[in-house]
Amino acid sequence: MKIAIAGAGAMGCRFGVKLQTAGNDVTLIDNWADHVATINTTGLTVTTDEGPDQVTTMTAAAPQDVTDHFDLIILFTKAMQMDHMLTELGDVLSNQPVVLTLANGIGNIETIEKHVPKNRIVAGTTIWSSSLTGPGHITVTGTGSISLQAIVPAEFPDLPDVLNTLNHAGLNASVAEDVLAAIWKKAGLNSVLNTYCTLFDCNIGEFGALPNWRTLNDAVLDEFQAVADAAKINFDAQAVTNLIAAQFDPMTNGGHYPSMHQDMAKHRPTEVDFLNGYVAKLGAQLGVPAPINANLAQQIHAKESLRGI
Ligand SMILES: NC(=O)C1=CN([C@@H]2O[C@H](COP(=O)(O)OP(=O)(O)OC[C@H]3O[C@@H](n4cnc5c(N)ncnc54)[C@H](OP(=O)(O)O)[C@@H]3O)[C@@H](O)[C@H]2O)C=CC1
Ligand SMILES: CC(C)(CO)C(=O)C(=O)O
Repeated sequence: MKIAIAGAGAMGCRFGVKLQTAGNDVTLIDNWADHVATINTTGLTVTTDEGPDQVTTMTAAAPQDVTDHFDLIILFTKAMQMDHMLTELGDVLSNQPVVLTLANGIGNIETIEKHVPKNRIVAGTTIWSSSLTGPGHITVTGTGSISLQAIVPAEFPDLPDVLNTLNHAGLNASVAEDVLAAIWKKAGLNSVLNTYCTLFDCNIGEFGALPNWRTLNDAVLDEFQAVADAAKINFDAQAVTNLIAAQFDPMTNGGHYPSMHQDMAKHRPTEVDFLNGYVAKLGAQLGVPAPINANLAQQIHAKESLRGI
């Protein structure tokens, strides 16, 4: 399959190298010039905790330099970069490729629908992880999975092809019965792990070792549950808590600093407004206060301000 990874940062590169190694024709698309140049000259370097670095020859390009058409475009920008990336892709979307988003946060589908017909959009979540170590270099640990679904399943016969392509690359993809529920489930996980790990400056395993992690977890997810109930979205706080606890293991994501922590460390804007902030804002609209999520979002913004972001 001819695949473009639009937003080839930490996650885009991890997915891109796995898909290319599995035999797909992959192009990494990104605006970070040094990153694109490094990949095209010396390859993509992947550091793991299982042996020497692996360097893979890959093709990378800036969005404005891409003229090819693709069967599948996987969007892995940050939530706030997605609209701009899709605008920059322009004619690359004219052959109506399948567009898959696995980015964190709530609201990404609405962004994509401004650029792509609903019956070509697949959305979902992933608990794979990755860190961008530098231009052309990612560091990866653990394993992960993907849960996805077409936005209009009845008008999307290609889902088996997408699933087979992802699973042939070892990405552990499965169909989500309710994609909005899957997105809220992941947003709940991120609104606990990403936000607290960023505020406490710890990795996921260190958060899980806190004696009061469950109290902190429940404070966020109880509000998620109330807002989701009011918005008639399927949400199960206990299931999210179980998924969070499963990340504490070093074999999954225990050693990982969540992407929000990485953004803060790199003095880059975070996605908190698509996570805790989104639920607090929706709760206010629905008359369901979510003061803890609202305050956590403000704490992250305060930390961003202190870092000049
Ligand atoms: N990292 C993780 O472990 C996980 C992340 N996610 C989600 O996946 C999505 C993508 O996240 P992730 O891959 O971590 O994002 P990254 O920050 O690694 O990359 C996203 C984009 O940010 C820009 N960028 C990043 N670093 C720099 C830099 N130093 N200089 C210039 N530009 C830079 C690049 O786009 P540009 O050049 O156009 O700015 C890049 O494509 C997000 O929604 C995230 O929440 C989901 C699961 C796990
Ligand atoms: C689940 C986790 C923490 C790692 O996949 C993530 O989504 C992130 O780092 O943003």
